[in-house]
Order: sequence, then structure tokens, then C-alpha cells
Amino acid sequence: MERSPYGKERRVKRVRISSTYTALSSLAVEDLGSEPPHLRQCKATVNFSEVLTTTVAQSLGVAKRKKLLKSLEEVVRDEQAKSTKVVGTEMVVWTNGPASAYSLTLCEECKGGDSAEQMLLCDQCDRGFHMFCLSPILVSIPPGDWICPHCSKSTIAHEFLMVQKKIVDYFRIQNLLPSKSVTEAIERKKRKKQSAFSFCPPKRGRRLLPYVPTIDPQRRLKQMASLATALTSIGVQFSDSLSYRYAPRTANRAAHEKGGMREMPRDDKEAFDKCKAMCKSGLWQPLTVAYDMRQGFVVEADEDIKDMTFIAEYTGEVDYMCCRHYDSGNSIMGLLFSDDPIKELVICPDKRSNIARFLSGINNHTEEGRKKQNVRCVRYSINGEARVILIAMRDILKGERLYYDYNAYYTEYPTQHFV
Ligand SMILES: C[S@@+](CC[C@H](N)C(=O)[O-])C[C@H]1O[C@@H](n2cnc3c(N)ncnc32)[C@H](O)[C@@H]1O
Repeated sequence: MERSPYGKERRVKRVRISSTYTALSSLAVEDLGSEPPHLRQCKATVNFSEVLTTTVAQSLGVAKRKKLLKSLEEVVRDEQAKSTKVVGTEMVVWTNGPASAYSLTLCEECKGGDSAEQMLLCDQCDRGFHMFCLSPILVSIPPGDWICPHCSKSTIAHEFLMVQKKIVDYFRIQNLLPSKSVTEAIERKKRKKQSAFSFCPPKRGRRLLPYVPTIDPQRRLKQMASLATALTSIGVQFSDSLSYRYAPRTANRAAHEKGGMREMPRDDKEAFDKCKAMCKSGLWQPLTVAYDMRQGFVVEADEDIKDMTFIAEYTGEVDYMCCRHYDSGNSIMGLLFSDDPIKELVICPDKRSNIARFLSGINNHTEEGRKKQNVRCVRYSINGEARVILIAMRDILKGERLYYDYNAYYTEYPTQHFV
């Protein structure tokens, strides 16, 4: 479902210049021997003028192209001192394997020099880090300069103060119900619909259930503060609905979906509207956002949650997929897939969003990873507009981390290094 719109060229863009060079030069590697691979001698022939016209070089911009050229010249000087032969603008490099001459940078975390195309170079100290060895993992090359964890002074934002007024203002909560009436309302509901709270086998009706907020107002405040902390620390504003600053609302027509999009059933729509209204009045989902060293921000259940319960709508700025093709955002979600590529839309939660953007993804390359999934991602037409909803796909116990499949419809999101 979630699409990572980067191309291979873009992936090497911010990788160390010599790796960029390696990636380019490997196009021209000619294997010369029948020895075991590590002993083989290879010949790499690179034509500089060709290098600078490749898509990679073209995507770099003038300053970076100059840097690449400078770096290539440095490589030539270094290699001239070794066994490299340079003829005009062509260079012949003798190496012990196609990439070995330029895989000199080792990852500071795993000390390995493999996967050069995934090795990021710190723009401050020049040290190398595999994107998948970072904590949290990076799945795409970050835009602009990248500063490694050793040089970066940034820490997780200070916890959002758990002052009710601050939280009410932050989330622009309307008609906050006094704690007592909230407790009474939830208790009343609890008595009426006892089954919604018991953990007996889920009903197979497959109807969407509204979430059940935590009764204790202090805990609800904590849940909200944890989301506010996470959002403020990544510089994202809270928004529980889709925003249309890039693509107009009129572009979001579920009818454009290839093969059509299912209209949300009436009962489900009632549950959906109810959840949206609860959220507006501060009756939050029983979820907290925590920080995990490997995964970054993650979402955990703060109550038992029943199968088929509404978790959240995936919100953010709606944009045309073609405009985000080279966006390195790792949270972009597909919204509309059409026969006409111009009409395809994505949700970008990098400026405004809600808790949905913090849910983890499963590693769908392993059986163990797939077993973790407890939430699914569904797209519905609601009043003719495409929307993306996250729904519990089994009973979830308090304390469990929430996971869904980032590749529900597409297999482009690189989850092979996910924990
Ligand atoms: C949609 S965001 C999820 C929120 C993210 N953890 C954060 O801190 O903003 C996707 C990113 O989260 C991290 N992530 C999600 N699931 C993961 C997993 N199972 N293992 C490791 N990292 C994961 C990866 O860095 C991924 O690119």
C-alpha cells in the first residue's frame, strides 16, 4: 500500500561520491579472470563525459556535479599513484573485484563495507553508515545534507507538557467533555454493550467498531501528550483530516480508481463518523506513541482493542503521485491508483498528520515479520472521496505494538531490514 517513490538513481545520489562513482563505473566493469571472485582482477572503464550525462549526475544539480567531477579527478590522481591507467578522459581501474576499489568506507555500525549503494556519508564527518544499520532504519536517502548520529546533537523532543489546556489547544479540541460526564458515558456504553469489552472470539460480522477511549482522563492526557511529543519532534502539525494544498479536493475522486473503489458501508460510516467526533472532543484512541531505538516512533495499544476496531485514518497533504516520484519521504501513502498516471494521488504526512503516520511496518520478507501484523490498511470511497483507514485485524492486547503491511498493494517499500 505504502509506496516509496524513489528510483535507484536517487538512492545513490547522497551516497558517498566514490560509491556513486562505483555505481556508475560498475556499468563498465569487465570481468577478466576465472579465479575465485575475491582474487579476480577486473577492469573498469569510465568515460567522464558519459558519467556526467547519466541520470544520476543530472539529478545532482550543478554544485554536486562539480563535487562529483572533483571527486573523480581526485580518484584519478589516487589511482595514478597505484595501478590505474588514465587515457584522456577515460580511466582504466584494476581492482580486486568490481566494487572493491571504491568500497573503502566501512559502516560505523556493522564495520562492513558491503552494500555500497546503501552507504550514506555524513556531510559533516564523512563517516559511512549503512541506511539499514541506522537507528531508526532509513529506507530512502534523506533530502539535503545528512548528519550522522555521532555528529548530530539532536535528541528526541522534550516531552510535551501534560497540561490539559496546552493539549486542548495543541489538538484544537472542541467541546471537551468534563471528565465526569466522559466516565459516565463510557460506563453507560460499557453496561449496554458488554460484549464490546469482553475478549471473547470476535464476531464475524466484520463491521467496523468505534474505538473505546480510556476512561481515566489522566491516562488519556498522557496518550495525547505522547502523540504531541512525537509530532512536534518531527516538526509535523496535528491534523485528523486530509489537506488539499497541493492537489485540489476535486482531484480526489474515488471514481478514478482503477477497477473502482468500494463505498464504505453505511454502518461502518457511522462508526467512522463517531470516531472522528470522539477525536474532536478529546476522546482519544487508547493508543500511545513510544520511542524505539531501532524503529523510531512506534504506536502501542494502551487498552485491549477488539478485532475490527477503527484505529485511525491516514491523514496528510494530498498530492499528485507524479509530483512525489522523487520524494524521499518514507511515509508517503498511496491514495488513488488510476489507469491515468496523472490522476494518481498520494497522502504526504510530512507537514500535518495524526497518529497513523507512526504505525510500524511488518517485514514482509519473513514469516516472523508477517506474523506481527495486527492492523490492516483499507481504502474506501467516502462520499465519493478516496480515504485510507487503518483497522485492527485481530484482537490486540494492551501493550502490543501496532504493525501493518506497508506493501499491502505494492511491493516497493523496502522492508527487508525491518525488525
Ligand atoms: C511510516 S514511518 C513510521 C514512523 C517512524 N518510526 C517514525 O519515527 O517517524 C516508516 C519508518 O519507520 C521505521 N520503521 C517502521 N517499521 C519498522 C520496522 N518494523 N523495523 C524498523 N524500522 C521500522 C523505518 O525507518 C521506516 O522508514
